[in-house]
Amino acid sequence: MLLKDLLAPLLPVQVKGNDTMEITGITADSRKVKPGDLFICLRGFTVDGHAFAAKAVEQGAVAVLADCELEVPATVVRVPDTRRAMAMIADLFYGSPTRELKVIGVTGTNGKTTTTNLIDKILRDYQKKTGLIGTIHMRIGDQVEEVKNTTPEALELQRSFRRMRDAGAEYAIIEVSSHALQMGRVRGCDVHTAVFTNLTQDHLDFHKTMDNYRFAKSLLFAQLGNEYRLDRLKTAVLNADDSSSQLFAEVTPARVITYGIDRPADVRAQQVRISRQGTSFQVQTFAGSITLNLRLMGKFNVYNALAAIAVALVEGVPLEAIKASLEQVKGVNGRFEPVDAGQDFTVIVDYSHTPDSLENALMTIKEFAQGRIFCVVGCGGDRDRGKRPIMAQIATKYADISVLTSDNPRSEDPEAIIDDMIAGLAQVPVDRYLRIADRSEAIQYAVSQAKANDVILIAGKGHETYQLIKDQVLPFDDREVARAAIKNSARL
Ligand SMILES: CC(=O)N[C@H]1[C@@H](OP(=O)(O)OP(=O)(O)OC[C@H]2O[C@@H](n3ccc(=O)[nH]c3=O)[C@H](O)[C@@H]2O)O[C@H](CO)[C@@H](O)[C@@H]1O[C@H](C)C(=O)N[C@@H](C)C(=O)N[C@H](CCC(=O)O)C(=O)O
Ligand SMILES: Nc1ncnc2c1ncn2[C@@H]1O[C@H](COP(=O)(O)OP(=O)(O)OP(=O)(O)O)[C@@H](O)[C@H]1O
Ligand SMILES: N[C@H](CCC[C@H](N)C(=O)O)C(=O)O
Ligand SMILES: [Mg+2]
Repeated sequence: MLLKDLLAPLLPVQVKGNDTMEITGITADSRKVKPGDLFICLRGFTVDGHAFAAKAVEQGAVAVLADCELEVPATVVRVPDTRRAMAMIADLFYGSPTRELKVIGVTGTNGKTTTTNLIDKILRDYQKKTGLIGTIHMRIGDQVEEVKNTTPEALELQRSFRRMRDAGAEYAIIEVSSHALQMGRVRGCDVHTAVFTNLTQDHLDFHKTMDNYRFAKSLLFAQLGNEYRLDRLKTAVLNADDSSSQLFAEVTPARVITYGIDRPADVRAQQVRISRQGTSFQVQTFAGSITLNLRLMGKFNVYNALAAIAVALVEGVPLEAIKASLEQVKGVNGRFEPVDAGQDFTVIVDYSHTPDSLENALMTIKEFAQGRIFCVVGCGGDRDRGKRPIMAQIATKYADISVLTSDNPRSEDPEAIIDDMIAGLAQVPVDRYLRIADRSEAIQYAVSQAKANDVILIAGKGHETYQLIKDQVLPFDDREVARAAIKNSARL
């Protein structure tokens, strides 16, 4: 594509140099520049991409997009906001793939990965071709690829959408994080359906206040746009039991469908029963009603299922087919995943790394636990500090013994993170918790103490297969560590 064609939608824009050359690729990372590329300078949280413009040109970039004057031997395109420009350029460069796909975007503090996976399962069983992007991985055609971010930057996102289209996908089901919305990673996407799971405290290191956090989420619903072609009608799927939905309903120009349990909703679950085997409930919808028996545990998973049901109904999937698909789901990688190595107590690995998800996980366990509850939990370093004391309070409120440990301390001192957690425990008897910074030892301790019928929740890392300590990415998998600890304790 010619540079001048790529720049056509930008306003205001100043070009210094030739703009008639072919742009063969675009990147915002100087380490990935190839000859013929356009290099986009982004002001990051760690470094300023403008500092790498010269290096990018040395490596063959023929043009540079910047927000200031730059002296480099290549065409310099100046715009006020390079990130905003990047989203428009990415959409154009990859041929507006979202206009050829039905993008289903799921946002909310908890439940995005689970809900996207449920939607994907239903649509695929209904013979629809889908692509998926989220925390665990990205799937394009049948190819599964690693991801760095839950929602990638605009360039990678649009490239992935194009590849999905080329692989024949009709739908792209994506998790949309609040970081992505705030940073404009999904700007320029033609979103077909936007789904809201829930909003509770997290990421205040980034958003500072809950209002800002809610505002970021609202952007997805505001972005739905007006579209009155019947086959491209937009829908906002909102949680009737979460008060943030009111704002999202107000800002969206699209039609609104609600789901819920406690309040009246278009897709509503009633007679919810939670057991050790899963959940069962009746769903009343605008397309009829049905009884579901899911292997997924916990009331929170009823919400995830309802959101998926609402989306599937909008896409015309019959209720019976939805039921058949959902009832097959055993679980999602690292979400309330049991570890069974023949022991007489229960071990559950769960990706609960927020106060709300931890409380949900523990409340669910409380419903079926016959013995004591152990909770092995830590809080991420370089992330929302405010949630640390709250998560410790929740752990000690529900668990008989909480083992406070490390969960990706990153650049922080693991002991200092645990201090922040313990700061919330002034009212809690000291025999209800202990600190073991080494996560492996913490898991081994809980396993060594567990007796028949006890339940151990290992919270926070779920599917993760690493521990981030300083700049190191060390191999670590809660499930493997727990399995080894169980086998080891059986031998003693
Ligand atoms: C806070 C945040 O979102 N940071 C993202 C951001 O990193 P950054 O701003 O630190 O980037 P930087 O290192 O300062 O670099 C700035 C620019 O210089 C460029 N550069 C840098 C070095 C160099 O040698 N050459 C060069 O060109 C970089 O490519 C970049 O364009 O841009 C990076 C590249 O796109 C992202 O990978 C990175 O996500 C980091 C890994 C991250 O942890 N993000 C989290 C907070 C996040 O986004 N999480 C949400 C999920 C949250 C949820 O659970 O809801 C997500 O969607 O993943
Ligand atoms: N609807 C829900 N409401 C509250 N908690 C939930 C819900 N669904 C899942 N959880 C809890 O949150 C954890 C994370 O779930 P999931 O991975 O689906 O969420 P997510 O929004 O994708 O998280 P992330 O922001 O880290 O990508 C689960 O392990 C479970 O404990
Ligand atoms: N998407 C979340 C993941 C947190 C996972 C937890 N294990 C941690 O590292 O804090 C975040 O970036 O805050
Ligand atoms: Mg996720």
